[in-house]
Amino acid sequence: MEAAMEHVPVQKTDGPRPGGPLIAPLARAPAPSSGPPIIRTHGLAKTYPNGQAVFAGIELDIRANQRVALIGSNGAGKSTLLKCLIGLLPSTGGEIATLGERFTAMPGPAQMKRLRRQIGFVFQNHGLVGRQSVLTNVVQGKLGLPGSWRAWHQGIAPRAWREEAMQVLAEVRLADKAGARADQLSGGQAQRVAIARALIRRPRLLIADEPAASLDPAVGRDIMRIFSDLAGEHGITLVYTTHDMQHALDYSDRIVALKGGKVHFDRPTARVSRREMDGVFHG
Ligand SMILES: Nc1ncnc2c1ncn2[C@@H]1O[C@H](COP(=O)(O)OP(=O)(O)OP(=O)(O)O)[C@@H](O)[C@H]1O
Repeated sequence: MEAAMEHVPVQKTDGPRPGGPLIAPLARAPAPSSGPPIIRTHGLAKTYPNGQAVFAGIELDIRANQRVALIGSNGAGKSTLLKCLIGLLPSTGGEIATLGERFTAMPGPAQMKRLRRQIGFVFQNHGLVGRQSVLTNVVQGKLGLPGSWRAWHQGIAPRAWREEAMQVLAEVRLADKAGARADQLSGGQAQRVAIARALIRRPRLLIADEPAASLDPAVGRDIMRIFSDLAGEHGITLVYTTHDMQHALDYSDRIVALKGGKVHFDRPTARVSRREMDGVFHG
C-alpha cells in the first residue's frame, strides 16, 4: 500500500487554461497545492452490493488548508465518494489515505477512531437533537474525543465545554440562541449550530454534504460563507459537495467535478470556465 500510494500523482495546478473565459476571481489567493496531504486516493472505485457501479479510477490529492468543492449532477456519486474517503462506506477498489490513515475498503477500528477525532461532519439534515438546547447540541460535538466520556460522567465537562461551545456559537453568530431549543431554530440557524458542533471538535478536516441544499438562496450563501471563512481562519481543510455552481465557484479554492463515474476535471477554481461548469451538469 505504502509503495502504491507513492505513485499517486500530485495534481497539476497550472498549465494551459481550458477554453472559455475565467469566472469571478477568488477574493484571496488559492491555498497552496503543496501543503501536507490530507486525502489521497489511487484507483478508487465503488460498486454497491446491488451491482450499481458509481465510480472507478478516482485519483485525488487534497492538501492541507484547501477548500474543495465536489460537484456533479444528481446521482454522479458525490455523497458516495465523500463517505468512502472518510471510511463511512466501504470502497470496492483502490486505496485511500486520509489524514495519514491508509486503507483499502474500510479503515480498521483503531484507524476509524483516529479519523473520527480529527474530522468534523455537517450534513444536509443537520442532525440536531430538537428537544435539547442549542448549547447542549454543540457541547455534544465533544463526545467521542479522548477523555470526553470520563469528563462528561465526572461532571468536569460542563463548565469548560460550555465556555468553548459559547465561543464557537459566537463564531457562527448564534451566541444569543444558546438557550433556545434546537427545534425552534430556522433551517439556516440549525445549520449554523451544526457547524459550531463540528468546529468544537477542532477538526483538521471538515466534511460537508450539501450543507446549503435545503436553504433559501440568501441563507444558503450565508452558510457557505461561514464555512469558507471559518475553514480559512482555523486552517481546516474543507471538502463539500454541492449542486450549486455558484456555491462551488464562490467558496472553494479547487473544484473536483464527477461525471460518468470519473473525475471530469480537478483544478483551481480560478481556472474553471463557465463552459466547463455547464458541461458537468449537461451533455
Ligand atoms: N445504498 C445504495 N445502494 C445502491 N445504490 C446506491 C446506494 N446509494 C446510492 N446509490 C446510487 O449510487 C449513485 C450515486 O449516488 P450518490 O448519492 O452518491 O450521488 P450524488 O452525486 O451524491 O447524488 P445527489 O446529488 O442526488 O445527492 C446513484 O445512482 C444512486 O442511486
